[in-house]
Amino acid sequence: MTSTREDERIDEDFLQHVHPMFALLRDESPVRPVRTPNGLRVWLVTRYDDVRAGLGDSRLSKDIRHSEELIARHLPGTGVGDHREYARLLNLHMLNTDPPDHTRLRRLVGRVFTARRVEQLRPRIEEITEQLLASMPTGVPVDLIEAFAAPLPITVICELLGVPTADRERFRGWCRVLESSVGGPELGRAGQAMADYLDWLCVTKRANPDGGLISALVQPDNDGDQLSTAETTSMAYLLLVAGHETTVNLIANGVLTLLTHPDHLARLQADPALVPAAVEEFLRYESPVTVATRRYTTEPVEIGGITIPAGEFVLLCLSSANRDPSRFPDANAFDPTRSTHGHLAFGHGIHFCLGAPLARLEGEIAFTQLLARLSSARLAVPAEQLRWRFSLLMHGLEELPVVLG
Ligand code: HEM
Repeated sequence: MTSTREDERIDEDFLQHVHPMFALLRDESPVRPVRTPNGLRVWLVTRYDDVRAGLGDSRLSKDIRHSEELIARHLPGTGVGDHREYARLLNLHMLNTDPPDHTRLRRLVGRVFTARRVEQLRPRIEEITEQLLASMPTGVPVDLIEAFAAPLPITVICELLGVPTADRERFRGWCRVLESSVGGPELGRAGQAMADYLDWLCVTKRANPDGGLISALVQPDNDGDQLSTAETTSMAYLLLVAGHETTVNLIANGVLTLLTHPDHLARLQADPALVPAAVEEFLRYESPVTVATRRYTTEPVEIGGITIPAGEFVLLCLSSANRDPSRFPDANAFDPTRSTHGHLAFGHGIHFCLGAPLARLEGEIAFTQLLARLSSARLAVPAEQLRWRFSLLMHGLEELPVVLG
């Protein structure tokens, strides 16, 4: 995608080379309309200052009720934006709302998803990590995503929510379909199954509370305010999707970065105290989420000297902001000793990632334990052969074949 025509579509080539593509946009047209792969017209915003300002701008709305109408108007007759029953059940969550609804939902979840609850997960995350690493074979190619980067966060999030062990395989199957670009009846079936299951789980946890997060979520707060069953279903779904694929990408993108920067790998092995700083640099350098979720203008909004009319979709490009040399000197170099302060990998403003402490903890534990296993590890294929998944939202590899020593 190199021309500046408005109907230019984000395509496979763009998604395989996001960093050079974003560098071009930052230099030549930092605020410009394009079409997403499904044909929706959006404005891409690529410079750090504009992205950060956009994340904090209340004129950019996330209210799904209006954005669904707008999508139907932008893409008439395509079915995109249709309100299927399962979508209604799963999408009533805070990432799809503005204040005051957002404030209420975030308060109700914030009181139970606390730093203390996250820290209590530490020994269990260490245990799961050890078990997964111990079961990975040496000397033969193994997909690190399938064997390690994916099962770690899904197990953690299922345990946190209180999804019974026996149901996790089914649950993972629906997640896989919902996170892939599979469309049509298969998507509808998986979506409906997920909605029905989460609805059942929330009703069950209300009747028979356990120590999990869903049971805590359905309890009223001190003022008697409480999530409805539908709101709890959507909240559980948000925690599940937001807390899964993102963390998979943090781990896999980080491993790729280390295997292609052996000097830094050796440095981390010599000084594991650097791991938390390295995790922040992985988040900046190979950001797991490419663009923040869709926002739309409620009135004409000027960004970077360009006025975007009312009723237009805006995509704030986190990954591009994190490689903007005006904010991060030598931005294309991976350097775990640099200051990553102000990176936007977890967003900014009222929707700043609620799960950042958990993601950081999982990253710290995963990389601390991985360091030993990566000593004589190598990629099983040349790095140029690795493929990024066809997704504008998520920056993650399809597979990461490695050979462990
Ligand atoms: C490396 C891992 C992660 C990354 C890079 C990440 C990134 C993000 C980003 C960029 C946003 C803001 C989106 C926007 O403004 O459009 C966000 C929001 C959110 N994230 Fe994460 N996330 C990660 C892990 C997690 C985990 C583990 C959880 C929970 C278990 C989680 C839960 C959430 C929730 C609930 C929101 C919505 C907050 C709101 O609307 O107020 N995330 N995340």
